[in-house]
Amino acid sequence: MDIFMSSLSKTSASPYQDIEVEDKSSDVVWHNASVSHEQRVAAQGHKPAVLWFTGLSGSGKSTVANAVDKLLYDLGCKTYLLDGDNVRHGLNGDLGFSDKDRVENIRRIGEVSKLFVDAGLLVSTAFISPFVADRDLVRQLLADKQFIEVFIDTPLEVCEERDPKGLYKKARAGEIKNFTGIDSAYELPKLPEIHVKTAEKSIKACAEQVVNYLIVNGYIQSKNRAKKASSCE
Ligand SMILES: Nc1ncnc2c1ncn2[C@@H]1O[C@H](COP(=O)(O)OS(=O)(=O)O)[C@@H](OP(=O)(O)O)[C@H]1O
Ligand SMILES: Nc1ncnc2c1ncn2[C@@H]1O[C@H](COP(=O)(O)OP(=O)(O)O)[C@@H](O)[C@H]1O
Repeated sequence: MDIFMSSLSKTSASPYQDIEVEDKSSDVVWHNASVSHEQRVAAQGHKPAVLWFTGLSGSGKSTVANAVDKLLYDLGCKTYLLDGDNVRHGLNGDLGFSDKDRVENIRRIGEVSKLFVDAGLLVSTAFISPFVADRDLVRQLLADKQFIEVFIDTPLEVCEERDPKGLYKKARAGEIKNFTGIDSAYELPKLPEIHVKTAEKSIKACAEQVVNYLIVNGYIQSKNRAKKASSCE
């Protein structure tokens, strides 16, 4: 009974209370959850955060984010992967590639990421997210150290050479308008937490660079690594 009462008393307050948002629904009231954020985090055994992969199309965001997600999953972490192409099939299927739509795309993904972090997960997101202001807005949405900007830094020439979906060829031929790096801007990250140069190392090495950052900075605890070691025996 005591345990039940004490867990109920740690309710989860609104994480939006310090943030100014344009609120079009003034008659809604935040409902506190019975399970707190702290309780959810304690159940995971690692710290929650968003690994925000940003970079040009073809730079390697999806490939590296996927490899990182698999490494983390194998380490026993609770993870989720949000990928630009996939999210644009559903939640953001109404958005195109005008600057305005890209801003709204990133705003929604920021909010979704925040929910996953609240649930205690290590979330990897792979969106071009071309504008500094939008990436910074997501950073502000999250608590300190919960937003980790991962710059997938691959020269345009290399991305164009890779052209995994044939989109650069179409953009050069004028068949796709507003293509990032061709006729739509990409603003370089100013101070990313992790700077990955995919033209200089393997996919595996890129993914390990990201996971090492999480280990060195205390996001992943030794129990996760011990778990992996024993599962490999
Ligand atoms: N005009 C234009 N510019 C850039 N990219 C385009 C465009 N049209 C379609 N695509 C495909 O959409 C993927 C990018 O979606 P994102 O949601 O990541 O873009 S953004 O963050 O809103 O800028 C992108 O995926 P990635 O190649 O994985 O980056 C493309 O496959
Ligand atoms: N070191 C590397 N890191 C990531 N991708 C690489 C690397 N070397 C080659 N590639 C290739 O580059 C392409 C990147 O495509 P993708 O991951 O879809 O990029 P994005 O999600 O940024 O559009 C893939 O075909 C991948 O196999």
